[in-house]
Parts: sequence; C-alpha cells; structure tokens
Amino acid sequence: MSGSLVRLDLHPLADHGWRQRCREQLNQSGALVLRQFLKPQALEAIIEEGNAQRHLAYHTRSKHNVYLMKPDEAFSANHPRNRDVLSTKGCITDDLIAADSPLRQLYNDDLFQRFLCDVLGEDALYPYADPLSSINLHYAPHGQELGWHFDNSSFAITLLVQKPLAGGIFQYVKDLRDADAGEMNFAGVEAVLDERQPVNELEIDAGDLVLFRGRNSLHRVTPTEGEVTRMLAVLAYNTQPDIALSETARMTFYGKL
Ligand SMILES: O=C(O)CCC(=O)C(=O)O
Ligand SMILES: [Fe+2]
Repeated sequence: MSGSLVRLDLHPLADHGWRQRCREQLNQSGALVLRQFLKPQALEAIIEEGNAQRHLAYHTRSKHNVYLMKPDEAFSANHPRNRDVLSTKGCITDDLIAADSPLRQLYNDDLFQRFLCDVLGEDALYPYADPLSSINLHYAPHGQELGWHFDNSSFAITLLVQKPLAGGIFQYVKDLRDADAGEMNFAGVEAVLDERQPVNELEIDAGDLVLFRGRNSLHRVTPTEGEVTRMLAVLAYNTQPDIALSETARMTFYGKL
C-alpha cells in the first residue's frame, strides 16, 4: 500500500538503519523533514480533494497565550504567561476526508505506522475515538497565521499539501521550556515574543512530511501572503486506544461534535 503513495526510493520506511537515522535527526533537532515524501499523483489527488472540500472548512479566529492555558491572574495581561497571540484557523475534519483519499490510506497504512512508532519511540499508535480528529486538513488563505504556542501533545505529524507564494513559514525555538518539570521559562518566552531571540525556520515544500516535537519547543506559522492558500494535513494519533478529543475542544476547533 505505502508503495503506491510514498517515494520509497527516497524514504525506505522498512529499513532499520534508515529509521534509526530518522530517530536521531528528530531527537537532535526536534524536527524531522522528509522531503518529497509523497508520490506526485498522491499529492495531486490530495490537492484536488482539498480544493473540492474547502467550502466546508470551519474557520476560527482566537486569541490565546503560548501555553494554551487560561490566564493566571497572578500575572499582568502583558506578562509572557498571559500575553495574547492570534491564531486564525480553518480546517475540515476526518468525517469529510474520503474513504479512498491518499491521506486516509497513508494514515491507516501498517508500514507507515510501524515506521512512525520506531522513530517516535512509541509502542503503538491509535486513531482518535471521535469521528472528527484523526485526519484534519488545514487551510490558511492570505493573512491567516498560527500564533506562538507549545503543543499539548508530545509529537505532531504533518504533511504540507500546498505551499503559499510567501509567508506561512514554520518557525520554532527548540526546548524552550520543560513541561514535565513545570519549568515555564517566562524570560525565554518573552525574548521570543519581543523578537529579541533568533528563531529557527523549517524549509518545507508541498509533499514533505514533518515530524515535530512541539510540547517544549515554542513554534508558530507566520501569516500566509498571496493568492495561494496554505494547505496542511495533520495526521493525529494517540499512544493509547479509545481517546477522544474533548467535546469542548471539538466545539472550539471544529464547531461541531
Ligand atoms: O501548520 C503547521 O505547520 C503547524 C501546526 C501546529 O503547530 C499545530 O496545529 O499545533
Ligand atoms: Fe503546534
């Protein structure tokens, strides 16, 4: 199955040595970019599906702090703990992705999942128990952006489907906090928000697969510029079975349950 979707000549998913190099790269830099991951026909089909379903996208515009937590009144509104950044998102949910979509074939593919487990150091990966959250396709037309944040989950798997003419750049600062140790690093976060700290950028093209550890690495996507909408697929897995995204989160992100 993966052979019809994935450039296995460039990315030998079954090869143990290659998996190990991927794992080392991810652990060293916090991100792994597998360039030209998809075969051109598979990418074309996803672009077509994305364009056809685009009118169904749910758009939200929200302000949040980088920690994605409710404000803490012990700090001022401008303190890095509470400071608002803007995210403008539009996406379609798993129920709107076709049964025969290359995105779903890839998401469900055994070899792909075993490769991910090995690189991420997980025993198994499971789909979301709710009907909306496993595969999402995000749209960012001109002017839309994702503000600085830390993810709640320890890893994210994305596939850039369509690259905008300009902007829409993924920027990050690796290991800026230590969530498990309760270290928030307000000074470090403030330096990024105030643009006093240099940031890294991922150079990503359409068809590239990205594995990213975003729980402790602050990241954002700069505003898209120009006529071409940024389209990005998020392949979301859990490390435990039977986990659903909370109803509150589904209403916030998708506007439905
Ligand atoms: O759009 C991207 O490239 C990253 C998305 C992201 O950071 C997120 O959904 O948490
Ligand atoms: Fe994120």
